[in-house]
Parts: sequence; C-alpha cells; structure tokens
Amino acid sequence: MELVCPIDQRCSDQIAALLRPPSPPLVQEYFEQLISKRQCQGIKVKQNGEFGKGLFAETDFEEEKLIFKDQMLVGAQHPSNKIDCLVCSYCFKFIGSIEQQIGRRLYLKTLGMGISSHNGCESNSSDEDEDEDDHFGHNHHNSQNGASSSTIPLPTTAVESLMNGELALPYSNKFPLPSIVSCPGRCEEAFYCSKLCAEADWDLFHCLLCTGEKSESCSRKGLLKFIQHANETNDIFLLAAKAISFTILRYRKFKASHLSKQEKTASIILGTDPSLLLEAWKPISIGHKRRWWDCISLPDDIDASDEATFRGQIRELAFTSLQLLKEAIFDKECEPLFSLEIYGHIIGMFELNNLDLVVASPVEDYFLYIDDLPHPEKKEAEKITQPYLDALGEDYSICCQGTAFFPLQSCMNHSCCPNAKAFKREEDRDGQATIIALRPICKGEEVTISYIDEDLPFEERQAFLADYGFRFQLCMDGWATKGSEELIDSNWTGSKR
Ligand SMILES: C[S@@+](CC[C@H](N)C(=O)[O-])C[C@H]1O[C@@H](n2cnc3c(N)ncnc32)[C@H](O)[C@@H]1O
Repeated sequence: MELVCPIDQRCSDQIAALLRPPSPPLVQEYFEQLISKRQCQGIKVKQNGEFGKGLFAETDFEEEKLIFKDQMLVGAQHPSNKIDCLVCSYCFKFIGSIEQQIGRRLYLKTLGMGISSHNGCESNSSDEDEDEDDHFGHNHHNSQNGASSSTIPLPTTAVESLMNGELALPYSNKFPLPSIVSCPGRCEEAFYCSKLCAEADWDLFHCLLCTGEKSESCSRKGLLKFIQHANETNDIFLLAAKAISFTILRYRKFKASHLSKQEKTASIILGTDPSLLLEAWKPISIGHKRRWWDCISLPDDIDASDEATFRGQIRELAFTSLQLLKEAIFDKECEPLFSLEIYGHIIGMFELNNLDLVVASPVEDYFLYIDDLPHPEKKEAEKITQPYLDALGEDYSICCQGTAFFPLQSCMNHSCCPNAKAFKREEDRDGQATIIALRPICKGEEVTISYIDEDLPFEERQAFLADYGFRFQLCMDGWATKGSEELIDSNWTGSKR
C-alpha cells in the first residue's frame, strides 16, 4: 500500500503554490540581480530556448577565458571526505595548517576511520562517473575504512607532534592557511576560515542543523538520527535539509521585518503568511525540479519490470528521512516544506542540477613543492617529510569533495560539443564553480557544458543523458528522440549537442 504523507493532504494548496513554476518576469529579475551581484556582466539567462532556460554570452569570450564564477546556493562536503580534508563549512577553503591537515588525517586513520578510496580531483565536472555503491542515488559516499594498502604507519608521537603544533614541517610556511574558527553553536562538526563565514553559515543554514549546545533545532537527538540516516543511505538528504533550513530561516527573517513594519500600523497577522513563505522559497523555486523518485535513473541491475517497486522504495526512503528531519527542525508556520512532495522535489532538483564540489588540496601542493626542490634542499627536507608521505600513501593528494547547487551554472544546458567547461584554475581554491571557455564564444551564442563524458559512444551518452531527465536529446544538428538512434552514427564527430 502506498504510504501517505498527511502534510501533503493538509497543505495541498500551499504545496501547489510552492511548486508552480515562477513567472518569467520573476525569473528574469532574479537572474539579473544575481548576475549583477556576482559581477559577471558578460552573461545572460534567457528563458525561451528549446530546453527552457539557458545561459547566453553577452560579450565575446576568448578560448580559456573565465566566463563566470558562481557562488553555491547550497552545498556540502561528502561525509567521508571530512576525514581527509578539513575545510571551511561555508566557503570550503582548506583551513588550519599543512601540519594539521596531515596530522588530523593520519590520526583519524589510526582510529580506523580510513581515507576514502576515491581520488580523482582533476576537475569539477558533473558527476556522471561516480560510483553507484547501491541503489539510492549518485551521491552516496560512505567511509569504507579504506586505508590505503601501500602506507607505512607512523608512531603515535610523530602524529601527535604534528597535531599539537610541536613539529613544523620544512617549507610549510610557503602554504599558509587560515586559522580554524569554531562553530558558534559549539558542535564539533563545522569549522570555518573566518568569523564572517561562521556567522554567514549560522544565519543562513547552520543554526537549525547544528548539533552543538547552542543549536536552535527542536531536537538535537533527532538531528543526530537524521544525520546518521543520511550518512548511511544518501548524503543528498543533508543538502535537502540545508535547503529547508535556508527557507525556514529566510521566512523567519522576512516575517520579523514584516511584523516590525506592521507594529507601526497596528495590524499584526498571526500564524503563517503564505506570501512570505513563497518569497523565502524563491531561490529554491528557480531550480529545475522533478520528484526524486520519478527522475532517478533505474540502476543497471534492476529489471524494468521491477521499476515501480524500485521507485516506491526510493519514495519510502525519502519519507523516512523526512520524518527524521521533521523530528529535528519542524516549524508549524513552514509546514508545507515538510511535505513529501516538496522534499521529493528538492532532492530531485539536486539530482538533476548538482555539480561536484571540488577544491584542490594544499597538502598535494606541499609534497609536490618538496619534490621539486633543488638538491641538497630536497634531500634535507625529505628526511622529515618522507615518513609522513609514506604514511599518507597515494591518497596524499585527496581534494575536498562534495555536492552543491549553483544557481547560474544550473541554467546551463548540455551539449556533447560544449563551448565551455567547469574547471578549477590554480587560483580557484574555494567552493565556487568556475566556468571557462573551451573555444572562442561569440556574443549571443548559448554557453553550454557537457554533463557527461562527450567522448563516449553515442549509446552510452544517451543512457547517461537519460539520467538527467532529458525527454529528447539533441545529438547533432537536429533533434533525436530516444527511439531514433539509427539516425545517428555512433562515431559521429560533427556538431553534436
Ligand atoms: C541543469 S538544467 C539546465 C537548465 C534547464 N534548461 C532549465 O530550464 O532550468 C538540466 C535540464 O535541462 C534540459 N536540457 C539541458 N540540456 C539539454 C539538451 N541538450 N537536450 C535536451 N534537454 C536538455 C533537461 O531537461 C535537463 O534535465
């Protein structure tokens, strides 16, 4: 029997209003403000393209030039990656020091928490090549106690001397990192590069999701259960929780400022103000959405005849996660946000639009620097650094990895022959998305990226694109529907979209 979410029934009108696509003028105004805030005037979001919204060049871009940088709306480091990399929970810059980064990683490794087995930090392209460890989506990154096979352990004292600052590694001062700022709510989960980032995260998301003593959640125990469930099943739930917390907090702010204005006119509205909830939801409403259980791709090992059961299980999993989140941060005035319909659409938005969050590691830079030193400096330095490198093993270069939703990047349509790509340059050391021109782009041209590996054969590209919910795939100069593969040579090398 299909499970029923009572909030879906109780709040059906408000849910329908939240899921109604925003009007084109509202969307236009939103993106114009965003582009002006980001100071990336060379681009424009247009809404009437073949695939809905698209991003267009407003100026010419030379090959390899930066087109724009996009600040994430919501993002999170993968839980397993938190063991490998200590980064600011708001801007995702590495923090502490080279010694702390190495010492902490080795210390956690000795506790058996392990370094995650995946490495691959070359770019922040879309996540088509991620491991699908189980059937519950793309974003499942659990710690596997995967200590690298070729490591040489260090004595505890050597690790401790790094952690407590007794040992300074040679040349580490060439790689300064911001000092660690603790979470204002006193949880041991979130750390920051500055007070500014700590406060911004607290105000926008974290005060409701903090497990520390100053948490503003309804139940810290409930929150821990929600987080544990997400870590064990799919960390996409953590992103969804951030999106809900973000909307509740915006709603409260709008309401407070509304009330202070109303006090002056003595006409106070009590209870929920649906127009304020819609306003608070606006940044999320702009993202392209479908229900998670409708848009998630069918895993290869599931037979088409079991598709309905599979989608039902995904819906049930989301329902379980939602009940846990509700225990932890429920707000009666924002009740529609706790409906399964809204939860499913938020997760679906991440499923269809997410971009890998990647920040290169200064620890990798540090060891490469040592390796590049001239003799005899290199030999001298390696007497101290080599045991640490041996203890880290080949995972020394693991970068910060996570998932994020970027509002402007999420307007970019796919092409198998893209003119741009998401690519981190040497100087891009935080969680922003960086979009670079792959070839000269003329004013007026649509700026496209590839969601998949465009060198794959046609059939595989089609299969991956189906995961992104494409109803049609334009694979060359014309349309191709799913059933018309025979029209297209799988080795097609011409203009392909
Ligand atoms: C990240 S969004 C891109 C922005 C989207 N056009 C919008 O209106 O919000 C991805 C969605 O756009 C559509 N899309 C993007 N590129 C496409 C293409 N080359 N062919 C068909 N649909 C495409 C698909 O529906 C896909 O799920």
